[in-house]
Amino acid sequence: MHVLVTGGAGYIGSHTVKELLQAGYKVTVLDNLSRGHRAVARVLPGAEFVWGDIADRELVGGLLRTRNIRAVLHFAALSLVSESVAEPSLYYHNNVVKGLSLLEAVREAGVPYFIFSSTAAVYGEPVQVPIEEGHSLVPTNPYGATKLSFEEALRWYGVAYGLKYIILRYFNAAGADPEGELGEDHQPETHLIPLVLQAALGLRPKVTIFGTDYPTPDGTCMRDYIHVTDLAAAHVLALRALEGELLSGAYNLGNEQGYSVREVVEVARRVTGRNFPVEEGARRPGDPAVLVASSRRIREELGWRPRYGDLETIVRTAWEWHRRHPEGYGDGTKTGFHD
Ligand SMILES: NC(=O)c1ccc[n+]([C@@H]2O[C@H](COP(=O)([O-])OP(=O)(O)OC[C@H]3O[C@@H](n4cnc5c(N)ncnc54)[C@H](O)[C@@H]3O)[C@@H](O)[C@H]2O)c1
Ligand SMILES: O=c1ccn([C@@H]2O[C@H](COP(=O)(O)OP(=O)(O)O[C@H]3O[C@H](CO)[C@@H](O)[C@H](O)[C@H]3O)[C@@H](O)[C@H]2O)c(=O)[nH]1
Repeated sequence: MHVLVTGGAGYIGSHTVKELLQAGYKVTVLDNLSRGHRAVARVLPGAEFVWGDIADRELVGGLLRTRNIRAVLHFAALSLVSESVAEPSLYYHNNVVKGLSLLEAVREAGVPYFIFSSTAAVYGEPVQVPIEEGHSLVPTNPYGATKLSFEEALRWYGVAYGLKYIILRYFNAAGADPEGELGEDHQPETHLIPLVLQAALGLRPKVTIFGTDYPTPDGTCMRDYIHVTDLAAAHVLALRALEGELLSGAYNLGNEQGYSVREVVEVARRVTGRNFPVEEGARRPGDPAVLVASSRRIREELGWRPRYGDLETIVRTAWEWHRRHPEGYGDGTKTGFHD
């Protein structure tokens, strides 16, 4: 079976491409490299990489038809909460307008299956923790709102056109390929674990804790960190479930355990054996105090089991990659796969 992975040159998409290839799928990646890395194409030679935009109808339609694509895994998006608050128009355009263009191309080509990268941000401020899929959906920032809009479009495409889909709502993706081939390289980096590890490497002068007055045991925010390879594996399960005609639906993906920012810093100090300066700062606007998943549904219905569930393993795999690749993929120009 041939699948199209949008955003496959990015962090989670690239790890998923690796799992898909190992599971025997034929993979075409479509990425405009606005945030991704051309180096990924060299690391994963088993996949075909196409440099282009999800909204290029001619390109996408051509790929879907000529490759006889049966499933689209849609990772391509902008995904920074603070950027979305400052520039909602960017987010609505890329995640909703362009996303709907992709969905139209999928409908036109008659592709039967679709897997969508959604987020814990669709829930907003949790009313109940751990968060179950039936929790109210009241996003508190444009990023979460754009992801929810796309989820809703999928649902109605399912009803009207029979598209079978699975929505995966990731909590905090972290860690790196345990074989060391792929890792996290966002520019600018805003995620806690890579920032902490860059401080351990001396690439940053310090780590700032955003808020110490949250209603949590140590006053800092708690998050549910999930290893990127466990996320990737869930996509293969989701694909098989769709092929087996499981009903469409949404699934959380987290480890069901919250760690505070201070705990992440402590684990990083232990794993790296290095000390680094940490300062306490103001809250970052839009951050909920606690985000912890219930992943019961995906465990029960798809048989998902995390292999790298504990935080120490997550941080260790990330550390291995950052230590070996202090400059990330080192392809700052990002001018495309073809030059
Ligand atoms: N990282 C997390 O913790 C997290 C958590 C929840 C959900 N998600 C979702 O998972 C997906 C992947 O996240 P990530 O951290 O790997 O992000 P990423 O930025 O590393 O990857 C996204 C990729 O999509 C590409 N892209 C963006 N817009 C495009 C477009 N219009 N056309 C073609 N390619 C385009 C980028 O170049 C990039 O390679 C996103 O949809 C994100 O919203 C991420
Ligand atoms: O320098 C830093 C960076 C982060 N944090 C805190 O660390 C936690 C984790 O932050 P971060 O790694 O930026 O992730 P989130 O903001 O929780 O968002 C991630 O996880 C969400 C799902 O939970 C996804 O929707 C988003 O796309 C993804 O970026 C938060 O409490 C932050 O306030 C700090 O204290 N200092």
